[in-house]
Amino acid sequence: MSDFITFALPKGRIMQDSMELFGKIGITCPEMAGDSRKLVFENRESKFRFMAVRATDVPTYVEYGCADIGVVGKDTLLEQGKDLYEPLDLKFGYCRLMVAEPKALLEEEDPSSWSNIRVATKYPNITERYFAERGVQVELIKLYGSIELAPLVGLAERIVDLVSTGATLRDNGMVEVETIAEITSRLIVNRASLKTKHQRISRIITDLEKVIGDEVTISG
Ligand SMILES: Nc1ncnc2c1ncn2[C@@H]1O[C@H](COP(=O)(O)OP(=O)(O)OP(=O)(O)O)[C@@H](O)[C@H]1O
Ligand SMILES: O=P(O)(O)OC[C@H]1O[C@H](OP(=O)(O)OP(=O)(O)O)[C@H](O)[C@@H]1O
Repeated sequence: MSDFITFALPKGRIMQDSMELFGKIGITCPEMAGDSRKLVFENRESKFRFMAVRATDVPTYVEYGCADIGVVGKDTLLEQGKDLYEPLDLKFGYCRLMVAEPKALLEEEDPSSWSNIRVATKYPNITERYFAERGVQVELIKLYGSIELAPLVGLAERIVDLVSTGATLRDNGMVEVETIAEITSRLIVNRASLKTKHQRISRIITDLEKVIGDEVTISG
């Protein structure tokens, strides 16, 4: 068993917030500062390893034990439903998972009367569950990005997607209809690592908890 603690971090927008937070509890990786295409970085002195992976792949690396700890959006966890220990809400990466549609369409219909709709989304599982609970039949079109394009070209009239500033919806003539979930980034931990590396991992969790608690108190 490696005596390193390995982190799987998403390459995209969450990476910087994650490293800033870890820095506050003394977990750093000077090797990551450079401009490099490397995917694995190490701090040999303090025995931490960092893997840069796609956001949607983080749970897989943690589930299979290639990483002990991961940082991932709650949206990805809800969609994938993997058996992972999720001890902490890291409070960054805030956005909302929304049902949205063109402004003109909302002006001429009442969403509470939907019985059969077509929806484009990166989140087919969440979308199916959400509408099943409401008794709405849904035809799902799975996309991998630029979801707001779908209604513009007639692929699907509605979408389920993340909204942060609302700029993407607005610039494409769409409006929010319903909120499915409020999203933040979460710390996830491999269940076996939690036992085999218990001391180091529980220390990381309690240290993070303190920092996050302090920040929440300070920011009100
Ligand atoms: N507009 C946004 N504002 C804030 N947080 C967001 C926004 N979009 C996504 N997120 C959060 O950041 C996470 C990672 O998003 P990012 O765009 O970096 O990767 P992705 O492109 O969705 O994933 P992949 O690379 O696997 O396709 C999302 O799962 C979500 O939790
Ligand atoms: O409300 P806003 O601040 O405009 O952010 C929302 C947009 O951000 C995300 O897309 P991303 O930038 O990840 O690109 P993608 O569409 O290729 O996934 C999301 O899927 C929305 O399209």
